Amino acid sequence: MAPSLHPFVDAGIKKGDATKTGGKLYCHCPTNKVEVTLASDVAHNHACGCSKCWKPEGALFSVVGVIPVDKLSVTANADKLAIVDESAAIQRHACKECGVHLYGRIEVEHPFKGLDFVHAELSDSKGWQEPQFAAFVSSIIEQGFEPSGMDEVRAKFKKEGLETYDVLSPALMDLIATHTGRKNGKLAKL
Ligand SMILES: N[C@@H](CCC(=O)N[C@@H](CS)C(=O)NCC(=O)O)C(=O)O
Ligand SMILES: [Zn+2]
Ligand SMILES: [Zn+2]
Repeated sequence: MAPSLHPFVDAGIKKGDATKTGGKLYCHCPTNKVEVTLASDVAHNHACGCSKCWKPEGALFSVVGVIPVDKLSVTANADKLAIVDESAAIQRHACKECGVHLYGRIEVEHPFKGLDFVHAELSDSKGWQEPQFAAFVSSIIEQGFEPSGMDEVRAKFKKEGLETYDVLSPALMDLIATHTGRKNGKLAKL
């Protein structure tokens, strides 16, 4: 059987609703769920194969997108959240009981500072931007995936219309490099 990339990808990518204006995310606890309210759709939504992003049970990839920090608020049971790894650039706030990551925030100087990382699948509503590409694909090998299966994984993404990258997409790599170029003075400052 083909490996499960992520339920959103395996079942065929469903296009998002361009008029989506947000919704709520919930952790997996049966009661006293942590609730996060998003005041807009997510952007740059993508599959991520890295070892740090939260993945649903049995999936090889996470699906993660970004949203401006001022569009995100924790609206219930915030006391159940804890930071997974304080030393990571992205401070992932997870539910201490069920382990689900509710949001990742960057507190240090970083190209993506000002954006929070969220998993739209935690929402009870539909229409969120669909995954646009697959990132950190080769990283699944570090987590035990057999390298000989990589062609099949990449082919499966491509069949669903998602380009695969071993870091981020060219558009995001350009954003990061632009930030670096402005900071080091090689590019004109804004
Ligand atoms: N190969 C590494 C890649 C980790 C990585 O660089 N992840 C990216 C994509 S989420 C990142 O930006 N990480 C920053 C962070 O986790 O703080 C792994 O799988 O752990
Ligand atoms: Zn929970
Ligand atoms: Zn990741």
